[in-house]
Amino acid sequence: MPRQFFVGGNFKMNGVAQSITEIVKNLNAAKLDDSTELADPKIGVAAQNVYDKPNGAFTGEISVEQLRDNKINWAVIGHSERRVILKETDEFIARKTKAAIEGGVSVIFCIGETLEEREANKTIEVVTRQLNAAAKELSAEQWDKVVIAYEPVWAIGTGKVATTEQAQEVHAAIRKWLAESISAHAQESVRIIYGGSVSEKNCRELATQPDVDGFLVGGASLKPAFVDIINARI
Ligand SMILES: O=C(CO)COP(=O)(O)O
Repeated sequence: MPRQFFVGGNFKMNGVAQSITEIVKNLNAAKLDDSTELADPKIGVAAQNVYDKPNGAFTGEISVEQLRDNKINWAVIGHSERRVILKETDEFIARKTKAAIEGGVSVIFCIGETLEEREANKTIEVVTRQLNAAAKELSAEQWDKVVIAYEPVWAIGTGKVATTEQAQEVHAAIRKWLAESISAHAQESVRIIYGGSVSEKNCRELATQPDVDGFLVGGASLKPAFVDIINARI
């Protein structure tokens, strides 16, 4: 069975009710590739964070239970903006991922290297370190609830998209890691999506790659052209 294409729009800290309503109306009116999954069931809402503790005195945080209570079944965890700006560590991100999955919230797990790390030839080492931290917390079966988002930090919001070869090379390395560190099942079934300056112009070529199972889209997800990215494979 081919893996179902998965596209997420990461609105980040953008939009107000009126502008987000416009985006949702646009998505609802569009003809979407019906084999593409944005979230569960077909178009769903994901949180951009979740805390690793179930409840308590943690001002400003949001719990897994509170997400579920609001019918939110997905969370983006480990985004580079949180790793860099909010100083989230690999271990904290891994614990949040475990808490989300154990509470019934699936995770878009973000990883990726900085420009400095890429130039020092450390891309695979960095993404492997980020993945290993999660593997310490999760059972092999729990990877069924994870979508891995490879987002090179140097490509986020810069207009500098990874080349098709660069994206495929890292995605293939992640798939090999899944085989070696998790299971043959995870290697087959876990989706690996690409994020970083994805646009309606570059998405089709990226989508031809065997290990690119979809996208996590920032800036372009706020525009009508998001529909073209969802439909990149048709
Ligand atoms: O951070 C991203 C998605 O999570 C990517 O952002 P851009 O698509 O704006 O580069």
